[in-house]
Amino acid sequence: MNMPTVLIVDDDRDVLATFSYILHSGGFTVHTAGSTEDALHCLSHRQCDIAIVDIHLGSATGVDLLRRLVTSEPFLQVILITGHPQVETASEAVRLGACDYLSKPILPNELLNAAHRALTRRRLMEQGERHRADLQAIFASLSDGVIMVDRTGSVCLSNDSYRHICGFLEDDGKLRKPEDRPPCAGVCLRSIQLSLANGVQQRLERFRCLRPDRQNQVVTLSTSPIRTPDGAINGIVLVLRDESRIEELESQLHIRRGFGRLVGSSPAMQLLYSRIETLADLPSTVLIQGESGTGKELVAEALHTTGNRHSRPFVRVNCSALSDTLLESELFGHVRGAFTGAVANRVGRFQRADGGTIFLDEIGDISPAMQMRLLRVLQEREFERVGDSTPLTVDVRVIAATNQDLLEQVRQGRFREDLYYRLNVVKLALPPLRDRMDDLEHLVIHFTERYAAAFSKPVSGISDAALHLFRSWHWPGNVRELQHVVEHAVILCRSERIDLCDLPQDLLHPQPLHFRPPSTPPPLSAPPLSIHEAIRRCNGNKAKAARLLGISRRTLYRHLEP
Ligand SMILES: Nc1ncnc2c1ncn2[C@@H]1O[C@H](COP(=O)(O)OP(=O)(O)OP(=O)(O)O)[C@@H](O)[C@H]1O
Repeated sequence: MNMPTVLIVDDDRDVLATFSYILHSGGFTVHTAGSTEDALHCLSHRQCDIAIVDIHLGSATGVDLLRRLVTSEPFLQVILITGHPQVETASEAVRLGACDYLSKPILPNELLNAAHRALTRRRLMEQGERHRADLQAIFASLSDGVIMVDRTGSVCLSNDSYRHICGFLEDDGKLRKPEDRPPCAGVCLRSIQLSLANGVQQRLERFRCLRPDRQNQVVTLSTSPIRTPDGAINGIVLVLRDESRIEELESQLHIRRGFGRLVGSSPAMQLLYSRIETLADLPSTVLIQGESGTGKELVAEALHTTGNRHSRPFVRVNCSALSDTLLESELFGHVRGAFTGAVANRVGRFQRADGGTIFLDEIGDISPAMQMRLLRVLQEREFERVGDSTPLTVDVRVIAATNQDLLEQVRQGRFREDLYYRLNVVKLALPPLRDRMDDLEHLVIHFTERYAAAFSKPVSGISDAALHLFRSWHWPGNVRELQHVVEHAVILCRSERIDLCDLPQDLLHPQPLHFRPPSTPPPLSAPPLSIHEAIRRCNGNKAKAARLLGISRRTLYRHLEP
């Protein structure tokens, strides 16, 4: 171990020689200086543990030197020596930063004892500083915010994470909030005050701290008192954890009650929402498959509105509603004179959707000729207007939807295999309502509120009996059917809650329809009787009958064909 080093500062050579001899004999390495300048010069070259300084140094004083050393050499232990104890008191010397004070004449033992006490003090200070630096390094490496206050509530230590979470600035070792910042909820401060007053440990789980510039910041806080060996409270440590991200992810995972215009919080819908998010920004073609009324159009719309094409057009085409010729001119446009009745040029939907999205609904219904034309657009992003041979190029994302089993259509030779694979780059299969009954009540409330507002009626809920009936119905028309039933019920409802008496007869007295449940596509060979039965029960309203059966109007008409 290195020998302790002492610097003796005195303008009296005899004193320097005597003190040197005593301290050297006591195991110290000794340096001497005859003036303030000599002392500063020596200290700038050598590391000294202690300085023994005479208070009279010719024209200067030992007190001046002491003042300079206290700031430039914080660990140096200064012992002041004086011949006039009545004037320069010990307390004054210590107040100025001296570690000890000796009056002449000084006995050898007295000098050695003072030097050893100073050495011990220095070792303790160094040790304390090491602990503080270690603690600071640990604090700095934590992602949790840590702040330590003394018993008066003044900050002794804080780390960057704390300043980051809290938004405080550090100023002369004190924390202060930025001038222009309005106050937060003040929970940290109150918790510190409470812990200081009562010595209690506290833990506050996930709360919004109302930091003005981060309204959604959610933190968990804990405080622990620091105690002296006799148990008195000496300060508080407060630890702050930023849980905003976890909170956000959890809320996405757990309570995503809807997405875009889609409503539902069942696991199947959660999966659907996250897949929509994944696909929204991609240019890839998406095929949405699901029974009638399951929300295919809403999904297509959500893919568009949450993606990077949202500011460009979303163009919907119902492929089953138009004859081949009309569909062709609708999709690709035509030039004047292209066919009888084409009195002017017409811009097609593909062109109108340029930069945006085209939604081809009921794609399973298009003719082989249209399948061929569509295939070319998907492959080459190029098409010609009807009656024109100039190719046009567009940047359009294609989303197609069908309630048919397209692969089965391919097997039966009704749908081109190459087109199927072009469309089916990514498939989103929508669950039928009967497979996500957890969402039923939520959907009922959603539609009740919507129609109550639309018809200015004070309806806001549903009776248990009506809800029970809803749960036992298999909803062949899915959400669309539910929506119409609720609309019907809100119109009839005379109280605040929908009850059995407000529901359509079909639901109250269900007759078994000899129709396949729509989880399999409605076959063309379905018994016509069941369709006629549906039409009869809908008082001849075919649109309603189609909804009741969970099929499109076009499909219903097809069944009615001789
Ligand atoms: N998850 C849902 N949340 C809220 N409304 C829904 C949901 N799914 C469907 N709907 C409603 O049901 C009706 C039918 O939805 P949509 O047209 O998107 O279904 P679809 O699957 O495209 O039907 P089709 O195959 O008959 O064209 C719409 O009025 C829509 O608002």
